[in-house]
Amino acid sequence: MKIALLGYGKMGKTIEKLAVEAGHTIVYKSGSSSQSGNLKLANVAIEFSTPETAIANITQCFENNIPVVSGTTGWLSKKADVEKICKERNGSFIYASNFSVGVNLFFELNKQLAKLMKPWKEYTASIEEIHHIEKKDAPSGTAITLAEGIIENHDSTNWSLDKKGDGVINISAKREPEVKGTHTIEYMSQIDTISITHEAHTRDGFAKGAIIAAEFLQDKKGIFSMKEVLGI
Ligand SMILES: NC(=O)C1=CN([C@@H]2O[C@H](COP(=O)(O)OP(=O)(O)OC[C@H]3O[C@@H](n4cnc5c(N)ncnc54)[C@H](O)[C@@H]3O)[C@@H](O)[C@H]2O)C=CC1
Ligand SMILES: O=C(O)C1=N[C@H](C(=O)O)C[C@H](O)C1
Repeated sequence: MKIALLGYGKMGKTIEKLAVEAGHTIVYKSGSSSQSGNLKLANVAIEFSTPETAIANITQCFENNIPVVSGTTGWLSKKADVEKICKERNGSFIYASNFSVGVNLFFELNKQLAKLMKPWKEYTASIEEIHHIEKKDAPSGTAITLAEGIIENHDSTNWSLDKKGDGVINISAKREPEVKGTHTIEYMSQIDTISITHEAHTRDGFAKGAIIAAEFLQDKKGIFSMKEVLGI
């Protein structure tokens, strides 16, 4: 594949390394104030930038008829607008709050656990996420997807950041040096606690998943999810 990298920070650089090792070519890179290469040569774009710049980057790909895989978090209130533009332009788009295969399996485990816990009203569900101190958004996109997975399958009706309340899933967001991404779901009663955790040891899992998504998307039209990419 000929890949455009929109965003060349921690994720852009990790994707470049793994994509080149897998035999792909990077034909374009863009950062906050610099670009190199030619976007129009790309078969597919992979976008990991900032909450403020993601929409313009994705739209630029639709305008150039380039399928786009986006992992940037923190802009999701505008996702419906972006999907509308994708449809109007007959474009190709995959968004995931987390591209790691392990986290996508964890998303399914979370839904199954929520179904199992639904009748047991003595347990309160909560989520904790821990990330590196440079992270701009809180809670993480992954924590929001996990909360949505619980809400679809449990009595909890909403989530909030650092606020406890009946029927509300409390998400706590911690920032510690060098943590790549740790997510824990906890069901606590007065008697005991049940918890499941996913801990990323490196960013390679996110990057590999984004490359798998790009391989899937490069010759398709429409809007897809990681569930479809991974067949889970
Ligand atoms: N979905 C997933 O699997 C994952 C998502 N993320 C998300 O991806 C995003 C990026 O994460 P990192 O690479 O760790 O952040 P980072 O801060 O290391 O890199 C972001 C880069 O975007 C660049 N940038 C700023 N304005 C830009 C513009 N207009 N066009 C292109 N690039 C621009 C910045 O210069 C910076 O180098 C964050 O929103 C993060 O939450 C991170 C890891 C996995
Ligand atoms: O910013 C990060 O680093 C990460 N962001 C994503 C998120 O917000 O969920 C995915 C992963 O946890 C790493």
